[in-house]
Amino acid sequence: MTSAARKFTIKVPCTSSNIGPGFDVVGLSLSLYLTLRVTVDPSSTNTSPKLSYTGLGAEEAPLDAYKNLTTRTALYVLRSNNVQAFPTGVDIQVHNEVPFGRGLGSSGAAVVAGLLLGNELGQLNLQKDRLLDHALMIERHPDNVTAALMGGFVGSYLLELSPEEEERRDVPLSEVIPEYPPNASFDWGTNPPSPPHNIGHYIRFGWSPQIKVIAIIPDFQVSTASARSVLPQTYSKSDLIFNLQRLAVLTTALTRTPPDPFLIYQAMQDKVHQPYRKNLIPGLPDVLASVTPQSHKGLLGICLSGAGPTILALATEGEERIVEDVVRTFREKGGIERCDAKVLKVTEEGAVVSYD
Ligand SMILES: Nc1ncnc2c1ncn2[C@@H]1O[C@H](COP(=O)(O)OP(=O)(O)O)[C@@H](O)[C@H]1O
Ligand SMILES: N[C@@H](CCOP(=O)(O)O)C(=O)O
Repeated sequence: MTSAARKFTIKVPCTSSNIGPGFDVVGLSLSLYLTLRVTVDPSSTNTSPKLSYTGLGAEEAPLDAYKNLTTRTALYVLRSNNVQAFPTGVDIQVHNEVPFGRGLGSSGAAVVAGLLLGNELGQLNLQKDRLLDHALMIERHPDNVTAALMGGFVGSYLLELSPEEEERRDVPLSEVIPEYPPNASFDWGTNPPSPPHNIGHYIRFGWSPQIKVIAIIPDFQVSTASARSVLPQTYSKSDLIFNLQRLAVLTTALTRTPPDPFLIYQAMQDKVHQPYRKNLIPGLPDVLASVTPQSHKGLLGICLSGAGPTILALATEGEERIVEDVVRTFREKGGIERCDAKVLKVTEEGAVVSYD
């Protein structure tokens, strides 16, 4: 007797991290989605998942399940929970709305989709808090993955790990997951260890329903790795205090209705990452200075989204003028000819799995 095919859908929101001073701390989940339609047909003899892509990044994303970030993450979840390999007959149709390398958390969304995929393929029944432990073994900063998994506006921190746990966390993904399709004689070796428990703690903040989120997305990529490599190893006490003071005010200021533009605008200033990233994003300082609550009615604050190059503006009204002026400043001061602009919603649910 053959068992019936299982069909499910995984939907993961994009995220904007940092919101100015909250570098590697806060993330906001937003309404562009990475969606996976998955079929598992046990009667099929296909041992390697079949992947197809539509939407953004379709020409870039590897279709080899042992190279693709989402399926590699799924395999990590399976193997670290003692399931040696993918089940047979897996077909994954990906549709992606999250632009790659723009600071909107495409890699975080791909990792979170992989966590849920591994959990469903292995029928592991891991809860989201436990999946977060797995995510943090792969993506070293918690802001994007926590917001994508949990939804809403989220603050998070990583527990300091013991030297032994740190060693487990430092095993590069490429060493726990083979990069190339195993053949019949492939030696899988031992499974990777399961991650330590409760390594990421988080809290959901509120979000004033009056705050609209505007993303202005330049037409070029900045990889998060390169935008992290330009940051200094140490910071001055005054720069650190500057950011801590603002972040402490910002997380509550964004919950208040009506939102206070003068409080929020100043609370979204940053001295920890944005100044160091200006050489990667032509015109960035001019863009950040070009719209203020004084010059643009309704503007609450403006910052780099994640590692950039996307600009995130928060506003109660006046979206069109804000977009026009940011796009013009990027063109005039940075020589950036094309930008896309979107008004996005804050998502409540985070990543979801639904069965047909
Ligand atoms: N849906 C996806 N499927 C496979 N790989 C992806 C997907 N989304 C992102 N990636 C990988 O992540 C890279 C972008 O990650 P990153 O540099 O962190 O930028 P960001 O997360 O800001 O978009 C892409 O170049 C690609 O390698
Ligand atoms: N805190 C990280 C966030 C990176 O986000 P991404 O959307 O650019 O991947 C950083 O600023 O490096």
